[in-house]
Amino acid sequence: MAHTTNRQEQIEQVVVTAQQMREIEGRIFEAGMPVAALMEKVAGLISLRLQALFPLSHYHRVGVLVGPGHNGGDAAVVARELHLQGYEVLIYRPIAKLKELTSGHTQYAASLGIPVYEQIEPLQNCDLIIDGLFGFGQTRSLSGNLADAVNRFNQGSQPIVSIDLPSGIHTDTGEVLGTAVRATRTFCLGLWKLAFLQDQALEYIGKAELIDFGIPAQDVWAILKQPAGLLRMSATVARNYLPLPRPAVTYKYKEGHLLLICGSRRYAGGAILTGLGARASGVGMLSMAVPESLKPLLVSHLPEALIIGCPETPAGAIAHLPEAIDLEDYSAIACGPGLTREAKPVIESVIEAQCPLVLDADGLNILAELRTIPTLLRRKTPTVLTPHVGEFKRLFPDSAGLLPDRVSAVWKASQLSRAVVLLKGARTAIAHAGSSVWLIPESTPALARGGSGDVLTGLIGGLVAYPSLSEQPLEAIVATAAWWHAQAGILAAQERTELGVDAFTLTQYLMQVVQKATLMP
Ligand SMILES: NC(=O)C1=CN([C@@H]2O[C@H](COP(=O)(O)OP(=O)(O)OC[C@H]3O[C@@H](n4cnc5c(N)ncnc54)[C@H](O)[C@@H]3O)[C@@H](O)[C@H]2O)[C@@H](O)CC1
Ligand SMILES: [K+]
Repeated sequence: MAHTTNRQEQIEQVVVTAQQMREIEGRIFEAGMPVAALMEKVAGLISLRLQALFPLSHYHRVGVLVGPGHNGGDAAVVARELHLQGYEVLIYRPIAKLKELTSGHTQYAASLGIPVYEQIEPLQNCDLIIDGLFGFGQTRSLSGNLADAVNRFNQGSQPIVSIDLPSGIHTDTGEVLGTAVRATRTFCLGLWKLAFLQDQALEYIGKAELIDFGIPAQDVWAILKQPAGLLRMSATVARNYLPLPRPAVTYKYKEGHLLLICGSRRYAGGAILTGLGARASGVGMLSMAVPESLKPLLVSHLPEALIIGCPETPAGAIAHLPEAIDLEDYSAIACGPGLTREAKPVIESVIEAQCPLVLDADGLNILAELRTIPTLLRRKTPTVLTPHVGEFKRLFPDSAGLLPDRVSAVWKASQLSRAVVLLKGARTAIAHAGSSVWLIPESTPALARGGSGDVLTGLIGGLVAYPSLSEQPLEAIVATAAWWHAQAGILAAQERTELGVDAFTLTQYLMQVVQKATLMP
């Protein structure tokens, strides 16, 4: 992992579990920071953000949900600050027994004239709700009156801002514990918690924002060790893994030679899209093996590529690779989009290749038929697999039991198979042989569309093929490609709406992402 020296950048890159967060906070308290002082600081920052986002002129009446622990303590301080700024604040405090600090702050808020209720009815006409019921580390399910209250707040039309996590969301798995607050926005405190990168929590989290309250980097690294187990991919990090700038003196094969094996008569477009994804990587030389009858089509779309016609089955799939192809000629091979399941001999051949191999789509389905783990363990060079959840279940039935905790599932699959496994989703997760898990923190539902995965396969293949990147951790290169692909989707959706991001259009936005990333200060 490439480390930056800037504390804020390092903090942004880290993702923690509840246990790790507890240990990091523990170090800060042990070093002498008073718990009450930290709570005051955190809640002060939250209050300022709230005032900026929800000005008094539009959000007059604010309901604050105060739970029994320190999440409730933060909320009680926020209630006080907003009250002092002129908001009309009402507190809902469902559990009478409060931690000491929380009790003190709630009592003080009440002494200022903020009403404290045990019922939700008085809070029903609020313009804004602040959720401070439970924070990180929650494992108990919400039930009874508390669950009813949360469900009723969720039905309201007012925005809800959750402090740290939506109450009822498991910090690590993102699971809903009985029920959970459906926040419009969540302020994650200090460090990104894992739930923010788990698909199942996203609808509850709403818009996510990190409130950096100044956790020292050394306390983070003391607990996480370097490199950390969970990492968020960002523009700053991705820049380290882009093959830029090129050396002044180079030649095409020195910039990588990628072989794509894809397409069938039925799925001809998939081959084109994979080729266009690879094109955007800038790889020095692109060769494409496709069914013989697709050759003219591919040449017309990718004039720079060397198109190799392959013998076809009667249905128009690649029957087998031609004798003329020597798999040793390539610095990477990517294989799968549009092949159909008839192309089994192709997968049997490429599995033997000595260079890094990317498998996608039907390549994955055939791999599952060949028995994923024993087949992969035979390989001497790395394999990259890019399944969506359905393919993942076929490939790794033993790891799929951990779903919907996608991060644990992908980690286990990579550990068992020694492969780089990229599990596609709203928050794509990438793991290699059970080491770090990279997470792609931003994406767009516009990418949920036929062909967008083919583009990703080509892009990954292209980056993996660069000899200049071969010393870098493969999972970081794959994560860079996934970040790049997601950013292109975001840019395209910004300009064309989420309906305007067909896979071909997506390929046309890939270069803009690199331009933006490399122009950054
Ligand atoms: N102490 C500090 O100075 C800081 C506190 N922070 C805040 O503290 C939070 C963590 O505080 P806590 O560890 O006190 O955790 P919580 O605020 O989540 O409270 C935990 C308490 O709630 C009870 N509880 C959990 N689930 C329940 C359920 N379903 N029904 C009834 N009771 C339930 C538990 O038994 C426990 O007593 C963070 O999320 C954050 O908001 C952070 O901001 C950092 C600074
Ligand atoms: K909360």
